[in-house]
Amino acid sequence: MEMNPINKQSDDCDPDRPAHPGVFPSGEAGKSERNPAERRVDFPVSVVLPAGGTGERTGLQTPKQFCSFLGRQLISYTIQAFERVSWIQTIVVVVAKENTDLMTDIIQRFQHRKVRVVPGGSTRHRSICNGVLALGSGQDEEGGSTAERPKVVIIHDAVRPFVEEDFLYKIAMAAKEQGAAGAIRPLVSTVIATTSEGYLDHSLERAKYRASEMPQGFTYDVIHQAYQSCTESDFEFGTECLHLALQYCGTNAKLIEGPPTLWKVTYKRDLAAAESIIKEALSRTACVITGGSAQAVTLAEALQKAVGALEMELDAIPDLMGDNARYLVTEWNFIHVSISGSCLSEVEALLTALEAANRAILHPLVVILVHLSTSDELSISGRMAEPAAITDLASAAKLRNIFVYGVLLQQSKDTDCWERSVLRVAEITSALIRERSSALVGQLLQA
Ligand SMILES: Nc1ccn([C@@H]2O[C@H](COP(=O)(O)OP(=O)(O)OP(=O)(O)O)[C@@H](O)[C@H]2O)c(=O)n1
Ligand SMILES: O=P(O)(O)OC[C@@H](O)[C@@H](O)[C@@H](O)CO
Repeated sequence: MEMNPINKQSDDCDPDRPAHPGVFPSGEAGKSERNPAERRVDFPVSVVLPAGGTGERTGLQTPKQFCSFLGRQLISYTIQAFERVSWIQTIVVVVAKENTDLMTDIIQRFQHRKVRVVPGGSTRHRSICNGVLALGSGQDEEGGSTAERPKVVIIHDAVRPFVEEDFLYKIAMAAKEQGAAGAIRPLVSTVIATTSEGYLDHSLERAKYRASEMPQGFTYDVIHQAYQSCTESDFEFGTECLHLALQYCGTNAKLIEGPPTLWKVTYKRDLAAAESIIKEALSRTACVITGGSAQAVTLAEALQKAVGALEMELDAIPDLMGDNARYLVTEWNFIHVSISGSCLSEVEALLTALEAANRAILHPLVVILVHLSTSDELSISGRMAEPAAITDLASAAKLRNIFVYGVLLQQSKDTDCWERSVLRVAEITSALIRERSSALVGQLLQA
């Protein structure tokens, strides 16, 4: 493992620092999932993601599962959380017929695997039932044969994107043992019963109750039997699969308290919260490429100290050669430091390497050009490059989902002035990485 000259060991051996910011936080929101130990699941597990709703409570025209963050629909984030789990064999996404083509496009655009699209129903239970039946039919929608019938079916609302492998494992194993298992969370508000006149009838003792969340797991036989036996009223008005398992199969679900990240996107504010969590997960680390020059290394070291206060960590490397090439496939944020003189050719090489690594499919990558001018007058002509050249380079990169920004920094012999400038660079780069704004692409910001 390469020891970086000016910073602590790389993230490979630092258990508290992810190899790259996990796309979704696990445990408490914002903490990265430690590398999960390889889990052995020796029975087939498949997933049903009900996504056939209209999202009326958001007040938006677009159903919430198809609302986008960073250029990608919410449902794609949820699918990704499941497809990266090696022991899950098939993901059935259940969507309204009118959204079938959109869903197919999303699968193709974001190169999702293991996914089948099944038509939804008029209610959530009907949609889930369609998904369960599809898993058991042995045939896909084109009539081709499919993977074997699963032993366990995980059911998970498509609008709950923050789900982690270790909890899915607990649910799947408990479902296999008990026939059914479900996620629960403590109640936040007290539950009360009202009279027909709209007055308080009684309140429930909150400590005795829990909120039923997702994911839930069932043996295929239990959930299939439950849907074969339930009533039209269940299909029309029911909201709880665990109840169907108990009512129609006598199967009492094992309840497992899950992390707070299991919440469901329901209202418009939840979309903003989900976007913020996704952006935070992508913005915890960055790779500083110094080119090996002493001044760039010194600047990188100063930046590392400054961004620490911004809850961000930087790895400084001279280039992306040898072992450092791993940053091309694990990092979403790059800071290229150049000292007086044009850096265009180096940046073009970086962009080419990032494109070859095919990293920008799921998320926009951020490349920030920090130019340290050591000349007395602050003139960028003949320095970083002509602004027009930077703009052209950034425009071309944006088409490849790589967002390029420029930051200009003037060398100063005055220590206080230098430290203030470095702090400004840290604040600017942290904000650019976090917001990933396409509107600022190609801009040259003055630190
Ligand atoms: N006929 C339906 C209704 C809902 N769902 C899905 O069930 C999950 C949870 O339902 P909910 O949050 O209620 O979604 P909507 O029904 O879309 O929301 P609303 O009640 O606000 O319209 C969502 O992923 C939703 O797409 C579904 O597959 N089929
Ligand atoms: O009623 P909604 O469709 O918003 O929610 C559906 C489910 O997420 C909800 O019933 C959970 O409690 C799981 O059973």
